[in-house]
Amino acid sequence: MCVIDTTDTPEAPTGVSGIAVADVTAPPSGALAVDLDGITKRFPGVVANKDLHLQVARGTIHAIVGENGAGKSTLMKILYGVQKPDEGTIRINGDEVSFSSPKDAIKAGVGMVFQHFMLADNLTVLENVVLGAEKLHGIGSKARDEIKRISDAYGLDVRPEMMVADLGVGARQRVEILKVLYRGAKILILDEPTAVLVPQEVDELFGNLKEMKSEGLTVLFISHKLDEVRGVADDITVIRRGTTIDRVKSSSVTSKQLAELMVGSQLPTPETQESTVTDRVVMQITDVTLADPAGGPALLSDLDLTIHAGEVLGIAGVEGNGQAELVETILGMRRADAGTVVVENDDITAWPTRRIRENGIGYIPEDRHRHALLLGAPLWENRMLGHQRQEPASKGWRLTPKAAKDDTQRIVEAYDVRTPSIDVTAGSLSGGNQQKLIFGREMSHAPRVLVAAHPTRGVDVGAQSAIWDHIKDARREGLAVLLISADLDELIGLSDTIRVILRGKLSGEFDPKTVTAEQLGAAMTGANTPENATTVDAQEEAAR
Ligand SMILES: Nc1ncnc2c1ncn2[C@@H]1O[C@H](COP(=O)(O)OP(=O)(O)OP(=O)(O)O)[C@@H](O)[C@H]1O
Repeated sequence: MCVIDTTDTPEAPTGVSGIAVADVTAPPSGALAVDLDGITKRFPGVVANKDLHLQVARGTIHAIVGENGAGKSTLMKILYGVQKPDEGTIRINGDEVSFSSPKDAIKAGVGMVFQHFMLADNLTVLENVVLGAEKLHGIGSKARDEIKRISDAYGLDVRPEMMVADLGVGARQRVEILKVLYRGAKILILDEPTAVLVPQEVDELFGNLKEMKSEGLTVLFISHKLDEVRGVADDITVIRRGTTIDRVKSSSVTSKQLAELMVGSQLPTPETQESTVTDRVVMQITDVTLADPAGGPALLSDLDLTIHAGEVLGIAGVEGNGQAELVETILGMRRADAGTVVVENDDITAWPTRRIRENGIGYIPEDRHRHALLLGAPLWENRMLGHQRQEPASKGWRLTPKAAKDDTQRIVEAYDVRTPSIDVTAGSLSGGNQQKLIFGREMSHAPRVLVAAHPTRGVDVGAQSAIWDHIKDARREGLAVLLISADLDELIGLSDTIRVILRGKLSGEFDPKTVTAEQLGAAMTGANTPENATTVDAQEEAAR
């Protein structure tokens, strides 16, 4: 197994684009809430952090950016006591500390909100917040008052009596934040907090973070969305291959300069694409209805959808409005109560999932840990997952591991999956690299249709544009893509047509060339009245 040593000499702090940036060795002005000095962390075959420095001034918002696998999450886990560094010192508010677990970090006033929320659906907000922290304010009215106090102080709008199951994604995230503040955190770490939010929710979150900052709290967050980072952070630390490359004032850099600092080379300017949409219908969904087993309103109502060869059809929507159900119905994981799903000449409505996937429907699921990977299995076994009965995983009844391994190696190279080898477990890859592996696997079977739910979630800007290029290339060859994404820039940039799903119903068509993120956001929340409707139909209607 080769060792990925991340120590390849980083360039001088001026960065690749020659921008004037702070000297990373000079401390920021003001007292330091966090001072990580010379942090090194090795995993078998990988040096995840190498002599890394991070200095965060108290009462500021600080963003950490870097490519997939650069070592951001590892560094944050070290700061939160989930992992122990092999070398280096951690100082919190000037005092050197050594954390053996998150408990120690919490005691020192450090809290973390992870990307995958950890709330119990069947409990109330109050119960979730006090769980494990009963000693602080009990479980009754004192605890409720404290939750209200924190909620009011930072504008979190968290109501203690609500059931978590009834909360949307943004509200759940605010409960997670409140949970951390309830435990006395003065330094808050957020791992990619905006990945799951719609634009309006992102604005709200950033409002909350600014409130926290004005009260003297310190916020650190990881993000791949460089425009957002620049909008809210005071300072940005750029990490490349495990090492600190720069610390910059967000007001002094452009997103392009940041991206170039991250990857260490200049990024090409994206070209505008000619439309490749043809008249040939590849996927036709007609009148699909899915009842709610719990007796509530239908999960999908009379849904019609047509995707042509060479077309990317984007679906925008606030999470929980039927996107998951639509995908699961297409993939045969749910049975529609009415309607049909036809791919070219095949009516796949009643087909089992395996047959659907083996017949040219590529699938990138929303939850890669639950539906796309075996985290404890090596990469090459994950390459076979869902395609066990097809080449290169097997021939006839015989498994062909050698061929699967060769193909995994090919995917690793073609999709730039950063890994020491194809024998490491999928669970040891960074999130973005896991996603690149899944994408590579699905594209390897030359699908007729690609059903992609958030294909670039957690993926860095360089890899994101590479994945978009792969989709565009395949589209040119006639691939039909159903793209579900919470990233409106991705939807607008990649789709030929956009539709919005709201409470299980699809809107008319939006033209991505003219629609704005704000207009989509309004349609997603149902704020789109007939007067300000922006769909193609409505525009034509208005013109008549
Ligand atoms: N528990 C682990 N075991 C082995 N290797 C690991 C482990 N955790 C992280 N790594 C490796 O350390 C490196 C840094 O990973 P890390 O998750 O910190 O990156 P990241 O910058 O957060 O990436 P991403 O943006 O993709 O989430 C990667 O090569 C990853 O494969």
